[in-house]
Amino acid sequence: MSDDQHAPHATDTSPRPHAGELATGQLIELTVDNVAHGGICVARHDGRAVFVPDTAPGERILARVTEVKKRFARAETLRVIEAHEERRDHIWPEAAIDRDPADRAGGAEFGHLTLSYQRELKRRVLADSFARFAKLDIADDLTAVEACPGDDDLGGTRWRTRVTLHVDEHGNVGPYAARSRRVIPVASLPLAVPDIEELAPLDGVAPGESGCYELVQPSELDARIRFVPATRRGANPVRSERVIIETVNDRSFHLAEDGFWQVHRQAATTLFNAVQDAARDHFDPEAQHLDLYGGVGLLAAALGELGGKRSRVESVEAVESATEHAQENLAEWVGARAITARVDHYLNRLLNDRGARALRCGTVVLDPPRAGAGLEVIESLDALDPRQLIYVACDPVALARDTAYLAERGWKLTSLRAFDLFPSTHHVETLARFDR
Ligand SMILES: C[S@@+](CC[C@H](N)C(=O)[O-])C[C@H]1O[C@@H](n2cnc3c(N)ncnc32)[C@H](O)[C@@H]1O
Repeated sequence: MSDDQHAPHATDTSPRPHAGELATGQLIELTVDNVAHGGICVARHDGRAVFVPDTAPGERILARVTEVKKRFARAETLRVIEAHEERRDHIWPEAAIDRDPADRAGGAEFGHLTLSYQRELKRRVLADSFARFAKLDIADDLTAVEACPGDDDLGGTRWRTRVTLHVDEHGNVGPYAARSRRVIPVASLPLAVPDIEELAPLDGVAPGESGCYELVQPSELDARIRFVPATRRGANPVRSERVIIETVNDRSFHLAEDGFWQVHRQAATTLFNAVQDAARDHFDPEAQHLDLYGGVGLLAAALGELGGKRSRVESVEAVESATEHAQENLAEWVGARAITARVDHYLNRLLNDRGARALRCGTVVLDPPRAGAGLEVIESLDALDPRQLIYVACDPVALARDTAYLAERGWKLTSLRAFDLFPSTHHVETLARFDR
């Protein structure tokens, strides 16, 4: 199709564009350049970046423009004209490219690519984030994104131990469509562990109250399901009183069934072991250590084990019910404490109380949410001046930005590993160690 044939979509009522301009609804052919952050790829059209999902670098596609901004546009992939050699049938039929884009299930945006190529794209996103936001070339530090045991045999499926399914007022049950809040009924949940798929009410429910089902498969108990009405989500959540047990190596962790826990069935063990490996060489068993954004104490326990019976480690977490469980989960170390606080407030207090000196030989682990630690927390950590920082990150851009803040203050990235804890999605978990 030539540019002249880029006729607006039949239902498009937007004004006709000037020559060379893009308009919403317009059909265009694109050659995809590269992967971008967030599970989409980027192509160019008349010099403007166009972001498109459901494709891969090098592919030639037919796309429909969905949004036009001054410097970039968004489009949806309608058809693949020349496919990448690593393209495969989507692992989830309801997310596949042969469906109308509005009807494609969200949450498996790399499910049309082989696992090894998904990991290569994740490595590129990390390398690009570090190059752009930290001005660092990590090609030699990070040559591959590591797989979790068993994932290659399962083709990137059957790893989710936590699933949220939305329920609309018509009784449809399913994930939201990609980039929308429309519930998409589905016949299967290939990313979920089998017991969750079996328990999920995929045939729908009686019309009525909208909300969501939260499904959890703990390592020690049967899979469970809970309905949360839409009115009790967000700022006014209903909290579950029920407690579950998760195991990591031979260690048990108690937590609320709706509390934070790593989603992939191997993720907690992978991160626990990786934090120990990263911390070991410069770990002082006599020092005070910190686990920031600690949840129920998973990574504090990793440090506790490294230091032995007398370990002194504080786990800091904003959610009170999580710290209550952390206190119990860390009980075997007399020097362990779980503190309910925001990390920025806690660090400011520590600096003002002159508690900082005790940390000088210690290890600080931080595992912040997607937004990263941010400048204020990095400044406090720099002022505390521990022996080493172990940063667990779920967002490459936030990690790269915080790496730049650390580098400006004399901290050096001395180890970098990445893990494919979210196969068939664009997410990637990274573990970075920083030393003075
Ligand atoms: C990615 S989770 C990590 C939890 C734990 N490290 C684990 O692996 O199980 C991030 C945790 O940080 C907590 N959190 C988010 N913002 C926080 C803040 N400003 N201060 C303290 N905790 C926070 C969340 O409640 C969540 O438990």
